Amino acid sequence: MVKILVAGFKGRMGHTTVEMVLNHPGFELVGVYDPHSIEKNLNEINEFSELDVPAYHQLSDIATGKVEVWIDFTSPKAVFENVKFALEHHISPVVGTTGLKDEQVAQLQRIAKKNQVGGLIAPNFGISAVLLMQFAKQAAKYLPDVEIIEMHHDKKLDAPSGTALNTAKMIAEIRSEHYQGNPDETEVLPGARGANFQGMRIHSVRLPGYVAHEQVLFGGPGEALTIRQDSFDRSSFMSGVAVAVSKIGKQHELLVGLENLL
Ligand SMILES: NC(=O)c1ccc[n+]([C@@H]2O[C@H](COP(=O)([O-])OP(=O)(O)OC[C@H]3O[C@@H](n4cnc5c(N)ncnc54)[C@H](O)[C@@H]3O)[C@@H](O)[C@H]2O)c1
Ligand SMILES: O=C(O)C1=N[C@H](C(=O)O)CCC1
Repeated sequence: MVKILVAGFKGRMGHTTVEMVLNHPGFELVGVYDPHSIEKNLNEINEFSELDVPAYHQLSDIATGKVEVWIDFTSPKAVFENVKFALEHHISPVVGTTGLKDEQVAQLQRIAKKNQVGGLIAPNFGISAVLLMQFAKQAAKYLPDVEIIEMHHDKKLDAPSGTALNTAKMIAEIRSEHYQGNPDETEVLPGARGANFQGMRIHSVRLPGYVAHEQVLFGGPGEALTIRQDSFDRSSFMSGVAVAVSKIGKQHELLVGLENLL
């Protein structure tokens, strides 16, 4: 049984992940963590009243010897310290939380290497999103003028989404940086052209009713291509999380992108 701690256990993703872990025959939930929670045990929450799982509020209280995998669905402000703690205590992080800066990822990869601990940072655990990013990178070889529109629920903290940023980074690996649009254009309203990543524009929509969606738009002479993925429910991420948890024990570095484990 893989012994798992879920950080962010009361959040939208954390709660879904707790349910997945509890229902997975190969996983054991050995702890949950959230410094903002008041529960001392998960059984203080009605739907989990039959369980006996410690709920930690401080990193120093966590019985790290009992934890093999740290699943993190917290916040952009919290994730770096959480993952650093996990790696330094030889716990393999499976990180869904977005908003880490490139230098933070590089620093965590150095810590992972020093401690010989495997882990994964995945901006999106949904297979439709993983495929979208792969297809977009391929398409950009032939249609290098790209704009990304990501649409999420209106409670999301970071913009653009980690998935959109990762899509742009993957495209940038094969697309030479160049400006898109009229070089003399002006934004009558600041921000009208969206965020700029090496000349690619990224637009973030935040609306109730949405969960997680992304369109990648390509334009070329006389034609266009749109690739779209939709996550209608947070269950869409769970098979990817389960695959990562099952495979991470064999890794000895901090990987970025679920495709590395598929
Ligand atoms: N990779 C993916 O497939 C994927 C999918 C969905 C969401 N996400 C990302 O997951 C993150 C969480 O999303 P959400 O919608 O569940 O957010 P949420 O706000 O519903 O949940 C976050 C939870 O983390 C808790 N928290 C805050 N600081 C903490 C800390 N230091 N340690 C432990 N817990 C802490 C909060 O109290 C909250 O309950 C976001 O960064 C989001 O972008 C990733
Ligand atoms: O709900 C969110 O927040 C999501 N965040 C990730 C991102 O920022 O790309 C993945 C999709 C859902």
